[in-house]
This record gives sequence, C-alpha cells and structure tokens, in this order.
Amino acid sequence: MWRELWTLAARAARGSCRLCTRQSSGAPAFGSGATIFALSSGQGRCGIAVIRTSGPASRHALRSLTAPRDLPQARSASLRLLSDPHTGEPLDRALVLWFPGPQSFTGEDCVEFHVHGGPAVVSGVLQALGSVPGLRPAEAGEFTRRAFAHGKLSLTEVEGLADLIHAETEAQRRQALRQLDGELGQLCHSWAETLTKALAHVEAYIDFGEDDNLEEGVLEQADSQVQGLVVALDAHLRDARRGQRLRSGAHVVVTGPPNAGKSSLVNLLSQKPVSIVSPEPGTTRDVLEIPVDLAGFPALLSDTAGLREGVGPVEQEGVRRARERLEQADLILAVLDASDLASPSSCSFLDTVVALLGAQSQRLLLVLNKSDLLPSAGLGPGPDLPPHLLLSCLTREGLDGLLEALKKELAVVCGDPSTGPPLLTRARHRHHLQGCLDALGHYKQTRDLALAAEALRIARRHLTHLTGGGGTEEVLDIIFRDFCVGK
Ligand SMILES: Nc1nc2c(ncn2[C@@H]2O[C@H](COP(=O)(O)OP(=O)(O)OP(=O)(O)O)[C@@H](O)[C@H]2O)c(=O)[nH]1
Ligand SMILES: [K+]
Ligand SMILES: [Mg+2]
Repeated sequence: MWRELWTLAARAARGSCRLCTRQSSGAPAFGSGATIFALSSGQGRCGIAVIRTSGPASRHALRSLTAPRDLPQARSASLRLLSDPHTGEPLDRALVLWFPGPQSFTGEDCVEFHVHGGPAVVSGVLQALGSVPGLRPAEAGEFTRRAFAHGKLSLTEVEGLADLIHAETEAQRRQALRQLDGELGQLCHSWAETLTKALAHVEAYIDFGEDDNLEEGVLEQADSQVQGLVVALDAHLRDARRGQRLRSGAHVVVTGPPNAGKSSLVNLLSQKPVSIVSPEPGTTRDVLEIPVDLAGFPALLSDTAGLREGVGPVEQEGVRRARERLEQADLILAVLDASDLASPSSCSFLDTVVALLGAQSQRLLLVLNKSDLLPSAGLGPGPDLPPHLLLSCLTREGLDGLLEALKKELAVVCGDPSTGPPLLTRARHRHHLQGCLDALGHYKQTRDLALAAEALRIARRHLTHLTGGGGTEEVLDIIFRDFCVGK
C-alpha cells in the first residue's frame, strides 16, 4: 500500500511539473535545485507520522498547505490546519516546524509536518505536497546526501548516522553516536594536517634547499612528523577489526562434546527456540547461526555439532563444519556437562580442543552446564580444570555471571565504544588508512625529494577520501544506499 501512496505522490509531483508555475513567494530561498519531500518516520499505522521537505520551495509548500496563515516562527512547533492547496479540503490538524536554511539538517530550507499517522492522512498530505510546483518525492538517502553536500555532515558522520539508524544493540548505538559526533573525522583531519605540515617542509626544501635562510633541519622535522603518524596509523589498523565486529557482530561459536547442552545454551542466549534440544547425542549436525544481542554487544551466535569421532558420515560432516567454524570464531563458548566431567568425551574435549585453543590464545569461555545435577557440595574431585563458569540452562542459575563474562570478553573483541580511540567500523576506513600507510612507506624509502613529496600527497588524499573530501560519486552512492527514503 505504501508503494501505491508513493506512486500517487510521484504522479502528482510529475503533474505539477507540466503545469509548472513560478514560485509565488518573493522571498529569497536558501538552497537550489528541486525541493524534495518524503515520509520520514517509519511506515505503517502509527500515532504520529513525520513528513518533511527540503529545498527552496519548502516555504511555498508550507504556505500552500496552511493558507491563509503566516509562516510559523522558525524552529518552534505550531498547530496548523493542513488542507489541499487545490481543493481546499481539510487534511489534518498537525504540528508544523519551519527550519529556514542554513540552520537545518540539510542546510536548505526545510519543513516538518507532524501529522496523525493514519494511511489516509499521510497519503493526503503526500499527494498535496506532490501537487505543489517544484516539489518531487525524495530518493533513498537524499536528505542526508544534501546535508553532506552542504557540509553539514562529513562522510564518516554520514556513516555514523546510517549505523545509528540500524543500531540494534547498546554498544552499536554508542559507537554510531561517537562516529556521528565526528570523532573519527576529527582524527583524520588532525592526521591530514600533520601531513600538510610535513609536505610544506619538504616542498620548502625542494624550493629553497640551497638557500641559507631556510631554517636548519626542515627535512628531519618532516621525517619525524611522518614517523609519528606511521606509529599512530599502525596502532589504529592493529585494532584487529574491532570496529567492524562491532558494526556487523562478533562471531561467537558454541562447541563441546555431544549432549553437553550447547543447543540449550544457544536457545537460552537468543531467547528463542532456534535449535532442537533432545536427550539424544548428535542432535545438532549443521552449523546454525543466529544474530543476537549479547550483553549489549552484537553477535552472530553459532550452534555446532558435538565433537566426537567414529560416527556416521552425516555427523562427521557436521563435526568437520564445527571445527571449521571454530577457526573463524572471535570468541568460543566451550560447553561441558558438569555432571559428566570424567567421561571420555569430556576428557578428550578438555585435553584436545580446550587445551589447543587456549594455546593458540583464541578467546574462550569454559562453561560447565547442568550444574543443577551436581550434588550440593558442588564439583567433586575430577580433572584439573581451567577457569570456568557454572551454569544451568534448565534453572538459569549462573546466567547473570555468564552474561557479565561475555560482556567483558566482547568488549575486548569488539572494542568498548564508551572508551578508547574512535574505531574503524568499515572496510573502507581500513582501505584508506592502509593506503595512507603504504604511501608513507614509499616516502621513507625514496631518496628523491619530488617522489617523497608526491608520496605525502597520496597519503593525504587517502585521509581526505576517508572523510568524504574529493570523494568519487560511486563511493557516495554505495554509502547513501544504506539509507531509506525520508532520511
Ligand atoms: N538437567 C539439565 N539438563 C540439561 C541442561 N541443559 C541441557 N539439558 C538437557 O541435556 C540434553 C542435551 O541438550 P542439548 O541442548 O540438545 O545438547 P547439545 O550439546 O546441543 O547436544 P548435541 O547437539 O546432540 O551435541 C537435553 O535433554 C537437555 O534437556 C541443564 O542445565 N540441566
Ligand atoms: K542432544
Ligand atoms: Mg545441539
């Protein structure tokens, strides 16, 4: 239905182009080009829906729908009767907000209509806007794109905004807000400034190297600036993709011998019956993945087949897949049956998998499940155990402790968005930082000053591209594709 509304509005907008009358308001408008409009709040029946416009005809659109009233005071809400500009038919009693540019989200003249969220009201207002000359429906991400074009947001801030809209966990929200605040962009700007200084020194030496007036040691200064930058960039790139994990989820893999309660744990953590649980060993055979919010961090939780040898070909394939998945894990949840620690399958799991993964320093939490089956004295004498947590999937005892431990581990794996330097959340960020670092490598190697200067320019260009300066259209298209219509 929403698509139909949209087509109607688009048609109304196209119709108005044929009639094309000039803007009647004599006041100078801020911004240029077409004026766009869209439903900016979520789709579907709701209490209040927000429709907004951006562009020079916003003022005219507001006047047309609220005639004969004056423009409301800038940036404060006013109650107005909206009616169709052609038929005069009342559409809704709504709050309207008038944001004259450049003090608006896009930097252009903008209007927000906060209307009642019924489909008929929304479609009526969209159609009315479509019939105002100079207005057309917005494309996906077009409001944000205009904000970027008018210097209201840098590219990393745009990405932060997209992430904020899509954020599903607390940690993602914090990270997105920091990026929206421009922290990563500011860091890149300060790095680019360092490079500009170094470049100025090298160029001065090229131009006036023979000149006695040139202060001593200009080249050495440039070298030490570059060296400092290399160290900083290196540290950022070595953050081991934490920011990307925070954006797209850490891989958390549940493993253990058959029947330890792996699937029970996956169901408990995801709060959904995603995996089949049964008393029969070998129930899970394929890798089962589910995105979850683990203690505020985004994770992709994988349930896997119980590890054992000498079973049928199907289960063996499951075991092979489980091992493969373990290699890609950011964090492993190793599960054992606490009441069955002396069994051959538990011992073999502890001796091989847990010991091996520990030696490879992969992050691992050992969970002893079914604690409800233990005698009241707790774990009896048994094998020497590495640090572990006791849990009962059945009674949920120990769940809080496990979530607390998961939170600590995931803060290491994903980076803690409340502290520390801004994280690189996208492959694009890494690409440009690596490009910058490579160019600085060339700078250090070459003995030719002209080539050294060029290397500094290339390095600086990578940093500028990262924040969207001189960005190519394709990059912009990819980034703005993440947005929905109305944003
Ligand atoms: N008493 C008790 N039983 C549990 C607990 N957790 C799981 N179980 C039972 O243990 C059995 C095996 O549980 P699953 O979750 O299927 O174990 P699994 O490790 O996924 O098993 P496979 O997929 O076959 O390797 C089921 O009968 C569960 O009900 C627990 O905390 N306490
Ligand atoms: K089972
Ligand atoms: Mg299972």
